[in-house]
Amino acid sequence: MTPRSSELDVRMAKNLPQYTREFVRDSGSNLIIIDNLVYDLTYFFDEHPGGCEVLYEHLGLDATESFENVGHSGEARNLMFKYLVGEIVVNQRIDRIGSKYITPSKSVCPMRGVAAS
Ligand code: HEM
Repeated sequence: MTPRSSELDVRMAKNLPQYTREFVRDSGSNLIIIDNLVYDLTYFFDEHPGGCEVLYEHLGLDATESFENVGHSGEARNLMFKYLVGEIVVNQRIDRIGSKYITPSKSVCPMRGVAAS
């Protein structure tokens, strides 16, 4: 299974700031986690076609499942990188082996020395 190319591009191109899940939850800022990446939604609430309520409901949390359940479009997936601010620290990442998302640290990113599946 192949992760989204945009996700891989970003992870491999940038040294993203590392966030713990506790920090995202407790910081009091407008952070959200989707696929082990951290987004700051401060300037997105008013722009979200799905409304700001659903975003507020997930603030500080891992919204991966909700995000996927909506069936967001490719356009939405491209848009989200505008709000990307960091990634979850390695030991708190959730791998989805066998599903369509596999974190690069585990089985995709050659720079981390693990063979592609
Ligand atoms: C940075 C994160 C997000 C971005 C960039 C984003 C973007 C979008 C976009 C562009 C749409 C329009 C439909 C589409 O193109 O797919 C949409 C719709 C929607 N989004 Fe998000 N979204 C984000 C996060 C979330 C989260 C966390 C939820 C939580 C459940 C959510 C729930 C929805 C809902 C309910 C709709 C309406 C779907 C419909 O009317 O059919 N979104 N979003």
